[in-house]
Amino acid sequence: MAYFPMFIDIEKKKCLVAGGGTVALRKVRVLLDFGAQITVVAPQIDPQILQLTGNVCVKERTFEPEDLKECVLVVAATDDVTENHRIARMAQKKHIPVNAVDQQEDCSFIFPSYLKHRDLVGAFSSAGNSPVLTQYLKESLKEILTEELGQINDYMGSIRPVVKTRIETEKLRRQVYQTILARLLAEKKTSLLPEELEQILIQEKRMKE
Ligand SMILES: C[C@@]1(CC(=O)O)C2=NC(=C\c3[nH]c(c(CCC(=O)O)c3CC(=O)O)Cc3[nH]c(c(CC(=O)O)c3CCC(=O)O)/C=C3\N/C(=C\2)[C@@H](CCC(=O)O)[C@]3(C)CC(=O)O)/[C@H]1CCC(=O)O
Ligand SMILES: NC(=O)c1ccc[n+]([C@@H]2O[C@H](COP(=O)([O-])OP(=O)(O)OC[C@H]3O[C@@H](n4cnc5c(N)ncnc54)[C@H](O)[C@@H]3O)[C@@H](O)[C@H]2O)c1
Repeated sequence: MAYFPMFIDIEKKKCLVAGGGTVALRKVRVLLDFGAQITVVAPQIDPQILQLTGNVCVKERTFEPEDLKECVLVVAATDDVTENHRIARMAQKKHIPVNAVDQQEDCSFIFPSYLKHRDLVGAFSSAGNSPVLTQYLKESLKEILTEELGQINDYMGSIRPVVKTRIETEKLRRQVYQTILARLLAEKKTSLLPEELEQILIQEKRMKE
C-alpha cells in the first residue's frame, strides 16, 4: 500500500534518535537538513555524530522512556531489533511518529529519497519495495529540481504578500504567478527587478478592465 506523503514542519522541534551508529548518522543528517533539534541517545556514538555541533545533543547511555518527552518524531536505530520494537511501541502509544530502521512493521512513517534546495523539496517513496528505484528517480530529477529552482521558490514566496494585496481574485493571481514563473524560466533568472514585477502587475490589472 502506498504511503501518504505528509510534509511536516520539524524546524527547532525535538526529535529523538535512539542508536548512534552508521544508520543513526544517516537519519540525523536528514533531520538536520530540515532544521530539527536532535537528541541522540546511545552507549556508543559514531565520532561523525559527535562532530556535529549546534542542533545535535548526545547522551551516552541506553534509551530510557523519558527520552520521548516532548518529542515530535522518533527514530529507533539501535542494532537490537527487540529494543527498536519496544521503542516504537512506546512512541506509538504516545502518538509520536516513529521510524524503526529496517523494521517496516514497526514504522509509523518511512524516510523518503529526496531532493532539496532551500524550501523546495521533491520526495519519493516506494513503500519500501525498492529504495534503489527511488534513488533512480532522485538521480533522474536532479537536472530539473535545481538550486536555481530553489532560489525561484524563495522569490515566489517573497512576492506573495504584494501580489495578494494588489491582485483581487485568486484566478488572476494564479495567472500572475504563471506569467512570472514562465518569464523567470525563459530568461534563466531567479528573480525580477521591482520595476519588472510592477509592470506585470499593472498589465494584469489592465487586462481585467
Ligand atoms: C530513502 C532511504 C533513506 C534513508 O535510509 O535514510 C531509504 N533507504 C535508502 C537506501 C537503501 N536502503 C537499502 C538499500 C540497499 C538496496 C535494497 O535493499 O533495496 C539502499 C540503497 C543503497 O544503499 O544504495 C536497504 C534497505 N532499506 C530498507 C530495508 C528493509 C527491508 O527491505 O526489509 C532494506 C534491506 C536491508 C537488507 O536487506 O539487509 C527499508 C527502508 N529504507 C527506506 C529508506 C525506507 C523505504 C523507502 C522507500 O519507500 O523506498 C525503509 C522502509 C525504512 C526507512 O525509513 O528507513 C535511502 C536512500 C537515500 C537516498 O536518497 O540516497
Ligand atoms: N549500516 C548499514 O548500512 C545498515 C544497512 C542496513 C541495515 N542495517 C541495520 O540497522 C541497524 C543499525 O545499524 P548500524 O550500522 O547503525 O549499527 P551500529 O552497530 O553501527 O550501531 C548500533 C548503535 O546502537 C546503539 N545501541 C544499542 N543498544 C542501544 C540501546 N538500548 N539504546 C540506545 N542505543 C543503543 C549502539 O550503542 C550503537 O550506537 C542494525 O540492525 C543493522 O543490521 C544497517
